[in-house]
Amino acid sequence: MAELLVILPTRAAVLLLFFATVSGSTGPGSRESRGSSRIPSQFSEEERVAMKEALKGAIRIPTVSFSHEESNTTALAEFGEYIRKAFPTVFHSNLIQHEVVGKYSHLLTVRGSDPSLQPYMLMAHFDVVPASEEGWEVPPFSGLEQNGFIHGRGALDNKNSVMAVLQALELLLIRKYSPKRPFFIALGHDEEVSGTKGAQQISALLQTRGVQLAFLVDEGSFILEDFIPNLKKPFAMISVTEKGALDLMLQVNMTPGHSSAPPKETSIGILSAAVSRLEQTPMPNMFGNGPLKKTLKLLANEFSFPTNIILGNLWLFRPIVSRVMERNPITNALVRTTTALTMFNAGIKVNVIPPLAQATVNFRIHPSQTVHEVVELVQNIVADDRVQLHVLRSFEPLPVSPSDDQAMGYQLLQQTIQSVFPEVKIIVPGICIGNTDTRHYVNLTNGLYRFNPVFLKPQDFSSVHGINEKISVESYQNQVKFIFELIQNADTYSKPVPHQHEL
Ligand SMILES: CCCCCCCCCCCCCCCCCC(=O)N[C@@H](Cc1ccccc1)C(=O)O
Ligand SMILES: [Zn+2]
Ligand SMILES: [Zn+2]
Repeated sequence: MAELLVILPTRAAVLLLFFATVSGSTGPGSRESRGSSRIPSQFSEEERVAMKEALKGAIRIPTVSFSHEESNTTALAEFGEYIRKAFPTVFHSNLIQHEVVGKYSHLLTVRGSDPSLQPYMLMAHFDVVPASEEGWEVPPFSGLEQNGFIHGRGALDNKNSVMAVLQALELLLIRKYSPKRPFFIALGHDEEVSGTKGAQQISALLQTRGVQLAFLVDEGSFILEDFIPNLKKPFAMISVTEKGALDLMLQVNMTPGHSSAPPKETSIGILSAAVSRLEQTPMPNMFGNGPLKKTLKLLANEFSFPTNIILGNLWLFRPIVSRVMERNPITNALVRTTTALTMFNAGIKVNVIPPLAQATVNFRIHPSQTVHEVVELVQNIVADDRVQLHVLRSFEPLPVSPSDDQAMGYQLLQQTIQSVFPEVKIIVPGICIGNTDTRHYVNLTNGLYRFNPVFLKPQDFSSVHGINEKISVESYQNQVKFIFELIQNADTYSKPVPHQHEL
């Protein structure tokens, strides 16, 4: 090929090279030009030990977000000191600018050798939800290693990602790797209580600097195992959108009085009936709208008869599939706006009819609905003027990011999954049922991807915000490897040439 190019006129040579590269390619991996500067993701035993010890140390710092107003600020500050010490090469590199934003969050700007390339961003958060010791096999802030697992709050959500990103960069820099494409690392300190002091401030700062990102990667999905009956193979789900949210306070005010002569209805009774109606009346099933159709279409081939036929022909079997999805809380959350009664307060004394009863309901809004539509549905379901509705907080579902073969972020994730986890043959776009800090960055990019390169089973999912959260040492080392590869893949990525008929 090289000799041929020398004798062909330049334009023809470029075209020939184009088609030679595209023909027979099965994914972006085969499209990239791998230079000799690529560094293999092989780590010495000493490095492997150091990386797991660094994660354990991070878990031992109780960076708890209790509420929007209250967090363990001593621990948040200590965490900042900790990462500086654990990753000296990163924090002393003249390729990297480090800024503390919103007092405790961290923004690292990694200079690329080719500033004409559009930057991307790797995100994670290091605050955690509270954990009392009750029910834990080992204390939640001990970072103990047992049977190949590192235990503790934050092991999956999300200190693993904070540490893996910094660790991978540290190892690349130690090997004298110089990134070609600029990128940012944004580490939030208040994701668990909305991200307004961390991610939102970082985003505002980047906007003032006129930054536009090619894509970003945050937490929010995993390599899933045993989530779907009859699908034994693991599949990687890259979430391309995320549900919206609405926190609604329902309030009933009645005249207080003596409990010995109660009125026919009390504030507690009226409010209980209202929230019970909400719980008993699920929001409409929206299956068939949004990215879930593509998810199921791609999964269809992995099932045996007759599930493959059913999932492959949703135009016909949509009612059956949508019913089946409703049966399980996780798949139910993918097909509708969910309603969760989370707080209920009323009463001051056993013999006093209370004047005030309040309940808070947390809705997670399906990508094909809006906050306004959900409030209207709630009004119709409650259908009682004595129940006042107060919107405490709301945001719309996030836009759907592209997952086609021109979508750089999606393709890079896919390529890296294929090389680091060759056993994972299925990669699908999906919906994130929880919320992440990505929503603060919608002005910076349309490529918002949520993916943790970690295997997750349903019982592991329960440990996130629950008890006995843990990550296997092997999983964590693979996460470091994944980021190590991803950074290099971003440097060698070139957009695929559209197929001939699209030219
Ligand atoms: C076709 C079948 C597919 C099966 C899909 C199975 C999906 C299971 C994977 C679930 C992963 C979900 C990860 C969610 C990460 C959410 C992070 C989080 O907890 N965020 C908080 C943020 C928040 C929101 C509001 C106030 C304070 C904090 C959350 O509550 O969402
Ligand atoms: Zn998280
Ligand atoms: Zn969380």
